[in-house]
Amino acid sequence: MAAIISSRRLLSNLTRGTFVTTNLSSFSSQTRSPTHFTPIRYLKTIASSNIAATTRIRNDDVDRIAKISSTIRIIPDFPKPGIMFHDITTLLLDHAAFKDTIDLFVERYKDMNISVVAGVEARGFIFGPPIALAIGAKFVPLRKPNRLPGEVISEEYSLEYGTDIMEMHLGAVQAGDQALVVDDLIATGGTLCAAMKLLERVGAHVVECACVVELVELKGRDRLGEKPLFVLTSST
Ligand SMILES: O=P(O)(O)OC[C@H]1O[C@H](OP(=O)(O)OP(=O)(O)O)[C@H](O)[C@@H]1O
Ligand SMILES: Nc1ncnc2[nH]cnc12
Repeated sequence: MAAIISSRRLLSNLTRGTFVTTNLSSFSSQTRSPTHFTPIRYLKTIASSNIAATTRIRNDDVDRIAKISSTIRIIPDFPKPGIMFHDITTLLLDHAAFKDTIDLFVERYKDMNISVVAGVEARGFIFGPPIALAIGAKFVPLRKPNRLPGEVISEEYSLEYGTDIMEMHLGAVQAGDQALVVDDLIATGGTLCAAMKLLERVGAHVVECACVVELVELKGRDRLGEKPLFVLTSST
């Protein structure tokens, strides 16, 4: 049986050396231009405190989370100067890390009676559908404006680098639905707040929000108030 370790030990094991600087090596052909190459960093092995606090972490989970963290690269000054862009596309290139990411979410949510997984455009569309399929829930896309053909409700929200509008089809979610909101990353929390508002406006209960990455310094978690947030990795 897998050993259970405490959250404190998990964090102390995992947070040594928050970032590792790498040279271009294998990912250089996928970057935009040489000015975005240097330095590329990888999110290095910080399991979030809340995965440890809310679930019992097995050694196997620690290994999986460490691997997931190590595949997410950080590109400075994208899309604007000063933004440290956390790029999950490099996670998707690693089959084991991608599968472990989905599996960790599925293991958490499979018995939580979730009836709808709402994924936020665009990167929530990568992680949300496989989770929904695995836990037996419907998937509802929350989209940028003017992309959904049916009748919609909308919420405007602010981002780390701008403002946007999110829309959801009316009729996709019913009053009483138990919702999980999925995205790749929480920064300021504006996106997840807008997603929750859309769901709650039609009478759904948001059980939790789930992300792969939390940018802790942007305090998005505070903005969510009492609503639970579950993340696999965090970065300061
Ligand atoms: O916590 P917040 O400050 O709201 O930011 C988080 C959001 O920002 C990113 O999406 P973005 O708006 O860049 O859209 P994209 O996925 O279409 O690129 C990310 O995928 C989250 O959805
Ligand atoms: N720093 C960041 N990296 C990736 N996606 C983001 N969305 C908002 N801030 C972001």
